[in-house]
Amino acid sequence: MGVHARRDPGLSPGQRGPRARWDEDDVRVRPNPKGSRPRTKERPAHADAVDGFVVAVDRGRSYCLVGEGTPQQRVVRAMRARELGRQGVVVGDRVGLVGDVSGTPDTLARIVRIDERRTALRRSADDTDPIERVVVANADQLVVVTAVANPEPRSRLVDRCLVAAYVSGMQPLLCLTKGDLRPAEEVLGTWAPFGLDAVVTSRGPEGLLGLAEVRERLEGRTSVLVGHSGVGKSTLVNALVPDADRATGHVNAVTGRGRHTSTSMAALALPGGGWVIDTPGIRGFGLAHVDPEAVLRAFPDLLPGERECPRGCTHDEPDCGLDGWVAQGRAGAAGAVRLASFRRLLAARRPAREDQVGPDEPPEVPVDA
Ligand SMILES: Nc1nc2c(ncn2[C@@H]2O[C@H](COP(=O)(O)OP(=O)(O)OP(=O)(O)O)[C@@H](O)[C@H]2O)c(=O)[nH]1
Ligand SMILES: [Zn+2]
Repeated sequence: MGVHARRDPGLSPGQRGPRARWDEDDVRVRPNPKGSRPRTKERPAHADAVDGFVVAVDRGRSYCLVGEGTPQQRVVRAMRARELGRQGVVVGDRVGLVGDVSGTPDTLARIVRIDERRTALRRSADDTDPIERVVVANADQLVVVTAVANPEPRSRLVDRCLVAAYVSGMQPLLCLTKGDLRPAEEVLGTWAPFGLDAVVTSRGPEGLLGLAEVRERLEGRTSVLVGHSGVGKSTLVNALVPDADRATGHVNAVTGRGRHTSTSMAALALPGGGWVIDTPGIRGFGLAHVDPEAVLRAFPDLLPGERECPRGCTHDEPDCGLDGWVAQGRAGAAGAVRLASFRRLLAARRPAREDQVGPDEPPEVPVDA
């Protein structure tokens, strides 16, 4: 199934990429102690269900794009059928809908199926919260937005985003903003050992420079944007999706919410195909429960060295076999740096004050004014 809607002349821009208000109450709690994949409930009784793509979730209502890319494309408001149990619907979910799927105002369809998620971005309220909450489903890429200056990059926070990307099955992309304030190379070195793809944007005389490079990475894929306040994420989203504000207004007209609430999450259709999901409501990821193993899988050069490890190795202990593996040169010339970087990510799983991002943080001192 195609994941992106091309510009459709039959629809207003708002209908292509609605953006709804999202807050913590909308996140369904589903304990998932095994960290297993969410279940898919395929009910033969609903063989007639139509497919939808969840573009926004607001107060228990999902806004689903139906007939994507066809003249019948529409946004259908829906609620979860009781038979789904406690399983929550999140932005990015592929669902099956029954009932009134006309998309006519004031109608409400029922979601009777949630397709198995290819990827699931999770977070918890804090690192000690044992309950995992999926916040975005099926995204391909996690775009970690950080400024080269003003505010100063928070490397630990970026590291945490990388862990979140690796364990959720999403490809990370580093997006450095405000490249006009300082050479991006000074910052890029911090993440060089991870072999990340990176793009740099800066303020130019006629808008953002580097936008074409960003677009190229986003085209035809679903990307989640994360970054703390002030890094220029809104500036970037508005440049990528010129009618983002109108899209926001559209969904708020449907949901009756004011448009200036502090948290919102929705998938916005990119003009060239693909989706961006902004995450203003997400202040961090709960990573304390992330298995070292899951992080190690992002380091294919180190992974085979695990054979030398004692059972249940945390990979951060004296007996860890990875040290020997690297010392023998089996992970290549960059082995030592890679191992240190891997351990840096392991350490970043642990909570720290720095992770309290969002409205509570002290204001940054403007240097670009
Ligand atoms: N110098 C410079 N400033 C920028 C650039 N991009 C954005 N800014 C400025 O940085 C400030 C923050 O930008 P926003 O886009 O509001 O940042 P945000 O990450 O969305 O922040 P919140 O809305 O607080 O989440 C604004 O004053 C922008 O004008 C850039 O490339 N260069
Ligand atoms: Zn080990």
